[in-house]
Amino acid sequence: MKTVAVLGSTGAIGTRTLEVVDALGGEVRVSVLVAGRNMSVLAEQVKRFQPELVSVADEAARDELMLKLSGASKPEVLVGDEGLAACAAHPTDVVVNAVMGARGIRPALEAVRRKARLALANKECLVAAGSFIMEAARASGAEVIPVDSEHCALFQCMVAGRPDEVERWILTASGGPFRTFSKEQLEHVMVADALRHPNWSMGQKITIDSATMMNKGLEVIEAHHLFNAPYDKIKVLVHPESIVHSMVEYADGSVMAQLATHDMRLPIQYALTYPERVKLPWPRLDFAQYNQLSFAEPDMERFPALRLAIEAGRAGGLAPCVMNAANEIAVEAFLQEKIAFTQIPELVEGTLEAMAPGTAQSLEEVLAMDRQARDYARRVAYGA
Ligand SMILES: NC(=O)C1=CN([C@@H]2O[C@H](COP(=O)(O)OP(=O)(O)OC[C@H]3O[C@@H](n4cnc5c(N)ncnc54)[C@H](OP(=O)(O)O)[C@@H]3O)[C@@H](O)[C@H]2O)C=CC1
Ligand SMILES: CC(=O)[C@@H](O)[C@H](O)COP(=O)(O)O
Ligand SMILES: [Mn+2]
Repeated sequence: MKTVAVLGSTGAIGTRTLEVVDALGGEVRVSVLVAGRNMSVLAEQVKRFQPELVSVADEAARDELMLKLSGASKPEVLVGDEGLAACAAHPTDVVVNAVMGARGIRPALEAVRRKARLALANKECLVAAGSFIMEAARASGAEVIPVDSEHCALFQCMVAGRPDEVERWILTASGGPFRTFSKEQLEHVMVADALRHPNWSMGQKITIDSATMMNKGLEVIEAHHLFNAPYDKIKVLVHPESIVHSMVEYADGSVMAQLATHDMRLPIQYALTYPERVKLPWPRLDFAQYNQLSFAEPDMERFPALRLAIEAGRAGGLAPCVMNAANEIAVEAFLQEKIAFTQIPELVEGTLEAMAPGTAQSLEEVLAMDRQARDYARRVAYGA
């Protein structure tokens, strides 16, 4: 039996991870849970899975959880980012990192340093600190198995050949809810419109990233680190149906694609059971429902966030860290209706210009730059 820590257990990926654990029956035991502030959901998860260790955002959340657990058996409950890191460091076979944002850096490192399998949904940790995390994984021999649907697809497509035989890693993008919008239309979109993803039901931050296409930019950098892929060989292709999750083209011109329904339980399950494939009862792809699968080049004029992210990835050093930090603040400000949709990439670009990021010598420098970029972007967005 495998033991697993689920970081971000109350979120979109976290709750689906627990569905997969349930469906796998006795094969996996949840021994650690981490959530932020949704104590109603967390309390039910604690009662159901009986973890030995839990962490929550702060003391207020811990008090609320304890009240909700009165009468039930209680795990040890930690708090804050220290608690999150301690949960990733707690001995388990697998760590599912499904918290949002650069907060995921420390737990990713803790997991790979102790050679746990890192089932990685949190893409921001690789964007900001990918070299450090992948280097630590190489040093310990830890497996990093992508949960992000495109990277899970690439990972599966790569069993067909050697890494040095890959000519292109092709990341598909839905294009988001505004795929066909003009620049003028994009200036007036509302939060509720941006939160309506055409295919996937996800947390708010990644849903906005999909709408700006920043998500695909983050995924280009994620692919660069996961597969040691040069940026020249990573291509983004708009595929509105989100059925082909990504593709790998080999030197001989053969293209391997992974297709499936839009259901994150599949990549989660794959990351938990790899190298085994297990039959679980999720709906299957019904080809007869799709009379066409379409593909197009992305438009970086209308979606400048994609261009900014790719440029930051190519620049390397601290640029992706600054870009990611500014984007997290910009998305939060958009969700709070403090800035317009089209100001998200503007704030990212302005922060990159202001910070003039250089090289990253240490993880401490990355974390310091993350804080600095956030402070700057916050001041601009909120005018404080
Ligand atoms: N959703 C998806 O389909 C996909 C997501 N991803 C990536 O996976 C990650 C998670 O995404 P998603 O599940 O959609 O996000 P959600 O916003 O749905 O979930 C985020 C989780 O993080 C928890 N959290 C918030 N604050 C803290 C804190 N201070 N300490 C500890 N935990 C905290 C939340 O807890 P609470 O709710 O209790 O406050 C919640 O459990 C992101 O990096 C995203 O880009 C990648 C591919 C697909
Ligand atoms: C489910 C998943 O992996 C998301 O990253 C999804 O792919 C977002 O869709 P976009 O292609 O619109 O960014
Ligand atoms: Mn994805």
